Amino acid sequence: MDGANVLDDGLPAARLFSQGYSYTYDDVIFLPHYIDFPTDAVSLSTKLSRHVALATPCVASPMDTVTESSMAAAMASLGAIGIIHSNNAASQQASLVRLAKSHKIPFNHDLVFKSPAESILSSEEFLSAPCIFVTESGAQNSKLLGTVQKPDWDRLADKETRISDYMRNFSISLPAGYSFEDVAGYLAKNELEVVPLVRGNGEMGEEVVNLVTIDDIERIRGFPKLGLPSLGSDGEFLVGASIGTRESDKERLEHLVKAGVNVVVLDSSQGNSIYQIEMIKYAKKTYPELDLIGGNVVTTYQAQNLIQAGVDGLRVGMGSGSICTTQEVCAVGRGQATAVYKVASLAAQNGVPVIADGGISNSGHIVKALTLGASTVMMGSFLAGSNEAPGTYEYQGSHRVKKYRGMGSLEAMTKGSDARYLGDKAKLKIAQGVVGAVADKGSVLKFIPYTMQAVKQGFQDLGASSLQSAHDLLRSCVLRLEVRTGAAQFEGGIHGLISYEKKSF
Ligand SMILES: NC(=O)C1=CN([C@@H]2O[C@H](COP(=O)(O)OP(=O)(O)OC[C@H]3O[C@@H](n4cnc5c(N)ncnc54)[C@H](O)[C@@H]3O)[C@@H](O)[C@H]2O)C=CC1
Ligand SMILES: O=c1[nH]c(=O)c2[nH+]cn([C@@H]3O[C@H](COP(=O)(O)O)[C@@H](O)[C@H]3O)c2[nH]1
Ligand SMILES: [K+]
Repeated sequence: MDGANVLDDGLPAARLFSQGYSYTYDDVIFLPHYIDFPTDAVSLSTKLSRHVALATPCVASPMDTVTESSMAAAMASLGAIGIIHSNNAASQQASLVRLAKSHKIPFNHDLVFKSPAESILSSEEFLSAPCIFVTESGAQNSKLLGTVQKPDWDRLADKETRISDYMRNFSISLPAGYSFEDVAGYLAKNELEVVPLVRGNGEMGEEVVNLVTIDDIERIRGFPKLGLPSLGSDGEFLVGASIGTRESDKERLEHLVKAGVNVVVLDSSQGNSIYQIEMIKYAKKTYPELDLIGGNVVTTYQAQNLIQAGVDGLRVGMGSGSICTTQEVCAVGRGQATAVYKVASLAAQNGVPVIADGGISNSGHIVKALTLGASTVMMGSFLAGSNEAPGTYEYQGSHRVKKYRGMGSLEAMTKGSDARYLGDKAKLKIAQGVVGAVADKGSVLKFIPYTMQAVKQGFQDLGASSLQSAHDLLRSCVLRLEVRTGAAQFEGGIHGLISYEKKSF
């Protein structure tokens, strides 16, 4: 065989994706290429949108069971980003953005605030954090007076006792701007178990935004390190937020911009609409400095319209999400591998980064999405069930789970009806998503770094040391793919064993 024939193996992407089939990640497989660098030489740094750069190509989806402040802060601390959902009042969404941005280190406690005149009747109040904060009005943004510690509360004979009678007066706090090592050093030096972080320069009376315990320090130290955090020019965490395309979303957008949001996603299942195009034009005119991501799209025609309207990024995927029923309900959508490849091919010619949204359930899917042309992957179910996802853990039999639901599920639509479907109350609502539960996955601070290491190994096998290199190899037809038959997919999975334990890291 001469050299030319040796390389002529498998199909170039352009040919594979022009056969009239809708392929998804599991349908296709990359042929390995040539390794001439170590795994650690792979850089996954990327762009979310024209002007927003990330060290880690992961995005937390704007869903109310995935991304609020805790997820957004954790993702930013990993060099990734979270998009805060809009299934709430605009002022609530803006304060979630502000809260995430006010952190320097990720946090894991849902802080509880009470006023001195209240009583604590149930031990459940201590479930989400090791102490309860006492502020003048009982709200987070009011003057801090003291704390209630669980052991002090346990000792109370009469649980109706007013908090002011037994709270501990408060003496120590640190500025929220302190780095992880600053806080760790302070706790160790002063032999403290816990310290609150407050806005401003750490003075008493400032608003509490975070709580760090010795256990948090140990836990975070045990996690693998992953590149640089995502910081904006203001020195704060990069945080995104979603909006809809109704008239009322213009006011929502104003709240978000005032809160310092770094990028905005127009959240719709079918982005190629007059409503979205008008919103893009309005937002670009009103806030020319703000990056705007349009979508969702799955075809080059849809993408072209949004690019012409002025988007800085595109979100790709229709019906591919784990909780999505859109393809079944509306008969529209596309296999996710085809959608990402087609849209990214056009978007790249216009310098517009693409987010591959939905259908990610393992690191291999991330490698495929990024190599097929996406600049980032957006994930819902992969991040749901983590410590940082909103909601509390419950038990289903012996499984510890958290709720995960589609934003088009009846439950989510009902919750958001005031905000999203304002004026639509008389219309019949049709669900395009389901409500489910996912297993406890622990902290994203642990499993995202491991997942990214696996992605780097995939890139090494492809001979691509960066996302740009993968895209170049694909478009120059050096990287080849094949469609996997059902039997090949079966063979590619675990098979033929009586039993096994699957432990990924
Ligand atoms: N990626 C996917 O495959 C899917 C995602 N979803 C998620 O579910 C949520 C809801 O999605 P959608 O129902 O597509 O939301 P949407 O807000 O885009 O659309 C809801 C309805 O409102 C209409 N609408 C929007 N703006 C309007 C305006 N200014 N005037 C009049 N009518 C207007 C739309 O045409 C549509 O009928 C989103 O979070 C979305 O991401 C839902 C289905 C599929
Ligand atoms: O058809 C749908 N009905 C819904 O109710 C729904 N809610 C979210 N999404 C989309 O699914 C993505 C998350 O998908 P994964 O769980 O697979 O990561 C998300 O990022 C969305 O694009 C929906 N799609
Ligand atoms: K689906």
